[in-house]
Amino acid sequence: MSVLDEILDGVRADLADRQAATPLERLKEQAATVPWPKDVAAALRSPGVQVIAEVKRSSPSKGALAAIADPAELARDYAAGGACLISVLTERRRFGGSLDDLAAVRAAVETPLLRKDFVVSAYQLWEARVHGADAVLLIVAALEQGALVSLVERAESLGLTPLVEVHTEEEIERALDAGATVIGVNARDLKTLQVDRDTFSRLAPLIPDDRVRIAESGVRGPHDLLAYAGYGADAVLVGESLVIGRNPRGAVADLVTAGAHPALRDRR
Ligand SMILES: O=C(O)c1ccccc1NCC(=O)[C@H](O)[C@H](O)COP(=O)(O)O
Repeated sequence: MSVLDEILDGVRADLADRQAATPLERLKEQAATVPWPKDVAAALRSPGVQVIAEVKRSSPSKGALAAIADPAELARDYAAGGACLISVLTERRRFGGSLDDLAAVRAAVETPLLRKDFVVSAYQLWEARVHGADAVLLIVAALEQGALVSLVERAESLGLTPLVEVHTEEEIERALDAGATVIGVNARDLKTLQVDRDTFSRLAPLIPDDRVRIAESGVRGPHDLLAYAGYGADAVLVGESLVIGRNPRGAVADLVTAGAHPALRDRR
């Protein structure tokens, strides 16, 4: 069984518990009281290379990364540094996240938020809405094509921007067939956990120019952002290097400054 399969088993078990505790109808009532999500695709299409900063306590590849006692405080630092989108990992067993983290971050910042989890059911989209997300991650490798298509449509109908994550040529075809407009190329193979930064340069040319291209994982600093920019990234998604450092606000600001370089501003 791959790491991804193990994660998905745990996600389904936790999801069943939450569904038993809170009926979907209740979530729908709560969602009606929450503001409509922000236009994340438009924000990601801003000139230059945008920075998506992640709230990430631990990971299957590295174990514990940072305690993050107050995710809201970290999110305020990310927002002050200029992050365009804040990714909040809500998976509990392997990443130490929760929907409470997402709600706490929502209450703290105006920056658009991504619910980063292993979405397998529309129920999780409603949860994302209720807890203040503007976007949700959909991982192609975790979903049958029918489920991917239906989750992309359902997310959009709820006002959530689906960030559709791929790692291979075939997954790009599936993402495009599903109508994805925001596509993340993960340098990390979720089955082996190996990070290969060349994945983006190989796959990005297969993504049409009218889609948003995001380079995910393995960004250690501005030099990696600039390398991804050279291959056409509109944004980079960064977790580990921000949470393990002493100055997350400064680290985000350094990335934002690199992404705003005049040479990168008018590429679209
Ligand atoms: O990070 C992991 O080890 C991991 C393992 C299995 C599935 C997903 C995983 N991470 C999710 C991500 O894609 C990253 O959190 C995100 O791209 C940021 O990556 P990084 O900057 O390398 O922390």
